[in-house]
Amino acid sequence: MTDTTAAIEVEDIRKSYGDLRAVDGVSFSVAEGEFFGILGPNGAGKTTTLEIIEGLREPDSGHVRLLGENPFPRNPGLLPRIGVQLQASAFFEKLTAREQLETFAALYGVDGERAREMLDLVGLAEKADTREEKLSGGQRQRLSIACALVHDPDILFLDEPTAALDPQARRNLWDVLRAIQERGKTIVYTTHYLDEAEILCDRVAIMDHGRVLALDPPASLIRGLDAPTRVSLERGTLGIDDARVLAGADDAHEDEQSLTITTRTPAPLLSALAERGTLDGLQVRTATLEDVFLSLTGREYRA
Ligand SMILES: Nc1ncnc2c1ncn2[C@@H]1O[C@H](COP(=O)(O)OP(=O)(O)OP(=O)(O)O)[C@@H](O)[C@H]1O
Repeated sequence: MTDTTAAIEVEDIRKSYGDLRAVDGVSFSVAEGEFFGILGPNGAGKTTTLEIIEGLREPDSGHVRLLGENPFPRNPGLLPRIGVQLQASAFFEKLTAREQLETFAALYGVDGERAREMLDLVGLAEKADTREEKLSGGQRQRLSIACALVHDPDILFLDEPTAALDPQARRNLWDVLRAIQERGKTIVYTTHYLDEAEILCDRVAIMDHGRVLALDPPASLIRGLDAPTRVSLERGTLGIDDARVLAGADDAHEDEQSLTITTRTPAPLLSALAERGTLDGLQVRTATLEDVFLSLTGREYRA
């Protein structure tokens, strides 16, 4: 994309550690206001890619333009325009959530009102007077995102912000990330949760062994698989031979618990099942990004 509104342009970046090619020829661009996910299993090269874009690491070769500028070596003109999520260890000791934010705000010359607004945005207003070490993991992640946003940057970088959170805390954080995007921010984040990226991201780059294997909106990647929909029923609800000849059914198989019918035309199949009154325990599963990963690499996705 040579779009003039590209917030980030990455061209053929490479980084090796000894013999290990951590990033092996990665190129992509991110548009302003986009929610862009860099996905992949452990060691895929996500963090290294992110750090090169942020200007924290120098690539061995290749080019990065961040808001039209070169981020490396440290580019002071860019710092007010980018927000990088801090690891929890980067908080100031013994300060409350509000004081942490006010301190970061002061460092950037931003007024305290903005700090309070950020506490609201990340849903921590009630914890304003709680010391950072007393916050839960999810609350601490939200505080670190608020700190990264306090100077109102254009681009927010987050490295696995939902790692190690329980499912409810993850979902709460998704709401925060959506609210940030609604404010027009560009978000670039890494995750190894493919389900989450499918829900949140406008586009995803799927990485493995230092390379980008696919880059597109999640729905396009999934559609591109042309994978069948799997409709499952409780075993015993319907005979397998009857299932195979239902309208729309391509095939059927059984295991101990369920009967699964594969179809590329779910609508007539679901109508046929409804007509027979055999919807007990019905589950419909369409392809996911995990299926995309399997198709790209030939192996199951293991975060
Ligand atoms: N400073 C370093 N020195 C040596 N090897 C490194 C260094 N940083 C990363 N690596 C290696 O480079 C590869 C890519 O690491 P990177 O952290 O970018 O992957 P990742 O996709 O972010 O993984 P994770 O999900 O586990 O954080 C890994 O094999 C890692 O062990």
